[in-house]
Formats: sequence, C-alpha cells, structure tokens
Amino acid sequence: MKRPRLRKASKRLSCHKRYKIQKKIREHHRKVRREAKKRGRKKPKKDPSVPGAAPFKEALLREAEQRRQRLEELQQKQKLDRQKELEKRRKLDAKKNAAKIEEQTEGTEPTKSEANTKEVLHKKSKKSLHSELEKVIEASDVILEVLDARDPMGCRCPQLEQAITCSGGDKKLVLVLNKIDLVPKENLEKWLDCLKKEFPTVAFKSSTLTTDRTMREHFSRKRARIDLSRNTECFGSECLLKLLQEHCRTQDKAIQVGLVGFPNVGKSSIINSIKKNRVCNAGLGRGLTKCMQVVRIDKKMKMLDSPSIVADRANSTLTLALRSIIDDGRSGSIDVVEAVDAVLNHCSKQQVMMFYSIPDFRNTEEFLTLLAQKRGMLKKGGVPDIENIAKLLLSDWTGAKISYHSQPPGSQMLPPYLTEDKIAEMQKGFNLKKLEEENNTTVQALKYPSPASSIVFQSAGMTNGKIQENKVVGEASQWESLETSEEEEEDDFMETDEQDSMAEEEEEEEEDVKEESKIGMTRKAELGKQQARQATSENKLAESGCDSSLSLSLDKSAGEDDAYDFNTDYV
Ligand SMILES: Nc1nc2c(ncn2[C@@H]2O[C@H](COP(=O)(O)OP(=O)(O)OP(=O)(O)O)[C@@H](O)[C@H]2O)c(=O)[nH]1
Repeated sequence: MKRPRLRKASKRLSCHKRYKIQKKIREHHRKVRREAKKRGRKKPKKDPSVPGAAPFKEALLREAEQRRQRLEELQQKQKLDRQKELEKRRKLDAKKNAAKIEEQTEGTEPTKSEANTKEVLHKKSKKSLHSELEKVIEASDVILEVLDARDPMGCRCPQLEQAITCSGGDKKLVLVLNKIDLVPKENLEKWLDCLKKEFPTVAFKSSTLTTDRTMREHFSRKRARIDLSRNTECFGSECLLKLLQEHCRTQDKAIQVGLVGFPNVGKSSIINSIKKNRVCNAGLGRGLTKCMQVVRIDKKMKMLDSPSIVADRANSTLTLALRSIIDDGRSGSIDVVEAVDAVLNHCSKQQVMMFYSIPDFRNTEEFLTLLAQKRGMLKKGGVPDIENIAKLLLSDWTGAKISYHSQPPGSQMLPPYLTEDKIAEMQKGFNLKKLEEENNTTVQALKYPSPASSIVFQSAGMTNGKIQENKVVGEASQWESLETSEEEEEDDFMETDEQDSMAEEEEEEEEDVKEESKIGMTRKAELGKQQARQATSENKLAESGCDSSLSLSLDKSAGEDDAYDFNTDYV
C-alpha cells in the first residue's frame, strides 16, 4: 500500500524576500531606539553582579545590601525634611495671607501704635544682620577690611574705619586687596602704593574653587581632566598669615581676626583659601554669609567670617548697584534695571559692547534686551527676561570673572578721621618692610589681564555703611558665649534653623519696607532729603574730625534714633 505523503509547507524563501524582511526589522529597531532617545530614557544598565568565582562574594553582597538600605533611609529622611520645610512655608504663607485679608477688610490706615510696632519690628530685623557684624568687630583684635581690587575705594566704609581708628583700644585695621587677578598689574601696583599710606595693605587672590570632602570625592570619581589650577591656586595667604602671626607674637596672646566688608568682596573665600578647605559658604550670590562664623587657623589665631556691611540707602545709585544685596528685583533701594543703567554709565560703552559681544545700543533697556536674546534668557512667548538678565549682569560685576579697574585718586587726601598719629598707631606692631617685600612677590607671581582687555570704570568713592554704633567697639564681653566648639567650627556651616529665622526676618523686613512706601513717602523725595542730610553730616565730619559727634548711619531713622556720639561712646 502506498503511504500517504505528508506535504509540509516549505520554509524556503527567495533571497529578495528574506533581505526585505531583515531590512524592515532593522528599520523598526532603529525607530524604537530613536524614540527612546528622544524621551531621554536610556536602556537600564544591566547589573554585572559579583561573579561566582570572586572571593568573599557573600561579604560583598552583604555590604552592597547594607549600602542600599542606608541610601533608602537617607532618601526617606530627605523626603521627610522636604515635607516639613514645605509645611513650614505653607504655614508662613497662610499667616501672611490672613494678615493681608485682615487689613483689607478693615480698610483703614494703620493706627499709630500699629505703625510703631511695625517700625520696631523693621528695625529689629535689620539689627539682626548688623548685630552679627558688630559681634565680629567687637570680638576681633585685628580687623581685615576686604576690598575688591577692581574698585577698592568703593569697598571702603568710612563709618567702619572711623569706628576702629577712633576706638582708643588696641584694635588694628588691615586692608586686604582681594581679587587682584581681575585687574591689570600696573593698576594693582598703583592701588597698593596708594592704600599702604593709610593702612597696612595685603595683596590677595583667593582660590575660587575650594573643595570640601564630598566635592573632592566627586572629582576623583569623575576623574576630571580639566585644569583647575587657576581657580584653586591662592596668592597672598602666606603673606597675610605671616603678618598676623608676627603681630600675634608681639602681642604675646592669642588673637581673633575678623573679616569685614561689603557683599561679595570675598571674605569667606579668603578664609577658605587660608584653610585650603571649604569651611565657609562662598558663592556668587550677595549676602550669603548671614551670621558670624569662627574658624580656627592655629593655636593662637581664629578668624571670624561676618555678614556683609549693609550699605546706606543714601548712597549713590552706582554704589547701591554694586554694594547692596540684590533682593526681589531690587538692589538696595533701587530697581535692578536702574542699577545696571548706573553701572553702564560709569564705564566705556565700547568696551562693554566688546566684552558682551553686543552691537551698538541706545539705552540700557535695549542693551538688556539684546543680552537676554543672546544668552537665551527668554520668558514665555520669547519675551526677553529683563529683570533676571539685569540681576545676572549685576552679580557678574561683583563676582569672579569680569575684569575692570578704577584709578586711584590723583592727589591723595586723608579722610577726616585719619591723622598721621592714627596711621602710625594702626601700623604699630606690623613689619611693614617685610609686608612690602611679600606683596611684591605676590604681584610678580600672578598672571594679569592686559590693560586693553580690562574695562575702565569710574568709582563713586567710599560707600557709607550702616553700623550699629555703641556695640561696635567695646569689651568683648559676649565673646565666650559666641565661640563655638573647635570641632564644630572647623567644618560646620550656618545652622539651617538660624538661616530659616534669618530668612523669615528678611521677609518681615521686606514687608515693612513695602509698608513704608504705602505710608506715602516717595523714594525720590526721601533720597533728596537723605542726600542733603549726608552733605551736612559730611561737612560736620570735615569740620570736627573724630572728636565731634557723628551719626554713623545717614538714613532718616538712623538720624533720629541711632545718632552716634563719639564723645560719649568712644572717647
Ligand atoms: N576671580 C576671583 N574671584 C574671587 C576671588 N575671591 C572671591 N572671588 C569670588 O567672589 C565671589 C564672592 O565670594 P565670597 O567669598 O562669597 O564673598 P563674601 O564677601 O563672603 O560674600 P557675602 O557672603 O555676600 O558677604 C565668589 O564667586 C568667589 O568665587 C578672587 O580672588 N578672584
């Protein structure tokens, strides 16, 4: 019998068909990969795991498991912290809204007592920053006034210098000319010659990239091949340390050295450079340091970082633009666009155009628009973000990059509070000859921008600061209570709680400023009055020198309440 034949369909294909199918598959895979890339999702890396033949495999796996658990716990903790923070902020907002609604429903002018309490609150919050600075001045034996080498005169505060030189105690004032890498060499030498006639002056270049332990680990893991030597190198720290240590030896006691100055001059960076570690919070933002921080340098020396001096509102627009803290679209009491306008009006337009690679512009708004477009800082619908670009430009001018320089005054006149005797008193105990030699070595060691590439800038002169009078110079009675434990001070930053309370205080301050404007005093009128008051007080200062009564703070409130009398408090 014939077996029935099973007919199986053949799988054979023509080559043409087979290649066509393979091509389709390849195209499909490519498409899937492209789409995944667009969505930014990469294929998760396969865990290679520990090979079976590896010694101590068990121990390794256990360790990995423990690490994973620790990470999870940390993430959980961070999540909880974030939630707490949010809750806190929400409560604060709710409080504010409730207060606003209350005011609206009442619809009446605040009563006199309310206004008074607000005024008191406003002063209190301002005082918190002041008092931190005063603590530093009070506790210091040597005060380093940090100046930005690009505008040294603009960084000097006559109120501070006067308070220290007229203190009658043995506090010393030393000028530290920081950021010398951003000015031409000839200009730096001129400024050193000019400043050393008044106070001992140290030329300094901070390292702008000081790393803490975690950052170092990060860099070593990433095996960064970028040359960071320019940023990490510091010049002048040896000179400064030698000067202070020698002074320490002549005094035969341990000393505290306070660093004071206007925002962003580099106070924290100097301490970080000396410690070769990121022990203080430093960065581009103005007013990062909010409270005093003690850093131990050696057995006999401690350095105190301080919050910046608050610039008086009666200062010129240019001064406020560069020396006050930028907040909420305002720099001091002026708008950020006004501030940029003042800066641009005090330097060469051609050089600014070259530096920012911007074509000719008619006014500051146009300049900011062009710059925003160039840097892609646009809001919804392609509208240039003028406010933020203005803020960015202002922080450029006090930050770490732009090279500009101002000229020292042609004929050097001593400020009224400085006499030859006072100068000699301030210089006593320092080896000035050695300081000059060390400064020369620092100057020779650095690379500088050429005069042609550095923007020429016209300084507005010294900046009036607000310093609370009767606390500035006195016995260091609170010193013991202020000092943090040595282990803590080495690497601890400001407590977050403290920062929170400061932030709340600042918010209160802002609100109060708004209230002031509600009450109806126009800013221009106020400025006019303040300038008149400043002129009269300067006249007084010129007439009577140090011994006369002098108001340190030139604004209205200070004029009335904080009038300072050296006769009663200092002499
Ligand atoms: N190029 C250059 N940049 C510096 C130098 N010193 C400080 N900077 C930069 O200037 C900026 C401000 O430095 P900070 O140390 O935070 O200044 P600060 O005076 O402590 O600032 P506040 O916290 O506002 O008081 C940072 O971006 C630093 O990197 C320097 O010598 N050269």
